[in-house]
Amino acid sequence: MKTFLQSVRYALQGLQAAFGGRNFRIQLGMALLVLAAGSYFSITRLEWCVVLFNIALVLSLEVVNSSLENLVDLVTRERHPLAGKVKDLAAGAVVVASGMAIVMGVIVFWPYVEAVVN
Ligand SMILES: Nc1ncnc2c1ncn2[C@@H]1O[C@H](COP(=O)(O)OP(=O)(O)OP(=O)(O)O)[C@@H](O)[C@H]1O
Repeated sequence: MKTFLQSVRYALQGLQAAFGGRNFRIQLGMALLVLAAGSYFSITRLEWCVVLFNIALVLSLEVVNSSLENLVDLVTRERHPLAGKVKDLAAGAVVVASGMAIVMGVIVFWPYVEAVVN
């Protein structure tokens, strides 16, 4: 019987596979920069929650996006409008989450940046 720990190991293998993707690595790099900025500006606990939630959402959706890309490629290597649509829909979800993460990042960090500039 598969244990919980084995399931966690498979999930970590999935994350390792996601790390092979260029977009995931770029998003992870940006997340690390945002974490560094949060530390530098000593943002509040609530602001940390907003930042961490957005990072988790974007990275998770990128993993799901990669998963769907692999699934589509497994089902067909032929060009098919539906295959393209599935990939585009999944990529669209990442774009929506990333766009909102940027907006929320500006809302959180702008007052700190403004204080330094002024
Ligand atoms: N089998 C297919 N049939 C039709 N269109 C496809 C197919 N595969 C990919 N496409 C189109 O090409 C785009 C790019 O597909 P691809 O598999 O290269 O993903 P990608 O967005 O480049 O992924 P990544 O950069 O994350 O590896 C898709 O979003 C889709 O519009």
